[in-house]
Amino acid sequence: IYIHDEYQKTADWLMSQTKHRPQVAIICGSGLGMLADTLKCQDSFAYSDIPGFPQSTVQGHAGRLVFGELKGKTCVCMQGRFHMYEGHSLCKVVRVFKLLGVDTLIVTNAAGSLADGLQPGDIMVIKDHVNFPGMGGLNPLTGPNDDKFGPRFPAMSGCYDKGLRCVAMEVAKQLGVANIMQEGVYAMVGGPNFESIAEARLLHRLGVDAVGMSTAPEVVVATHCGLRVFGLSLITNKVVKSYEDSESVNHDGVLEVGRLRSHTVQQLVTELISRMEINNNTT
Ligand SMILES: Nc1nc2ncn(CCNC(CO)CO)c2c(=O)[nH]1
Repeated sequence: IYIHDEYQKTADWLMSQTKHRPQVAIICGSGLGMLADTLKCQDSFAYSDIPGFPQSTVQGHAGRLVFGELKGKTCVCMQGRFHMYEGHSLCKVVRVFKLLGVDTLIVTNAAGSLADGLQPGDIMVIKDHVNFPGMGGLNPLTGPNDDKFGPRFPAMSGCYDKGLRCVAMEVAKQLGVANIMQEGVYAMVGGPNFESIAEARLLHRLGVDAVGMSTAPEVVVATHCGLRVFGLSLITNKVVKSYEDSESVNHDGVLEVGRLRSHTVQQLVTELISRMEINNNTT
């Protein structure tokens, strides 16, 4: 299953189709795909047209890879992400970004809040994650290690770049949205079902602040191949933790909050990118 060349083939095809050589890769979460629309001088490709690219199947996830300029930085943006619950390995996309010359990954997602202080509409800057599927062996790095990308046993401590988190908090103050933003721990569950109440209570007891079905695999692969990572969760709903609570979560509600807050997330990510240093290895 030697697949390094597969990644290279996909990267080479993309580099033959666009002159953009991105420094920053952005993965847009449910309902947050409009970030890609703000890129200037766009070149965009449907996932179905990209050789070797997986297909996106979730409502609210468009399925396009958009290259362009944002605040002077060349970016590549995934409008529509792949989830483990769709049967995808998350290695391919992140490694193709690496081969395109990307040095920073920004990942956004919609998440349910377990922490009392996190309300729907809040933004949680991800300080760290609990990758439940990964700890159980459902891990994109499973299988032979490709030393060209990274070590067999990569460390994950500090995989959410502290410097970028500090800048994000400054940007939030400047944008006047610091009151809806805080740092926290994101737990990834496999999905596609939402958690049971007992599972939600267990997660809360374990001290995680927000829960979702994505992000951790992409971050594991990005950290393995040396990308700097920034992640944020848009809190779209409170996780149901009580047997008396008749409320139950659904995907439409998740998308609705995404639409409401998408402009703020877009401003935050755009301003964060504008403050990044230009990478000096522009090929
Ligand atoms: N309780 C709970 N609330 C949530 N709100 C958003 N997500 C992220 C999952 N998003 C799915 C379904 O909306 C699409 O990937 C979740 C979740 O996993 N659990």
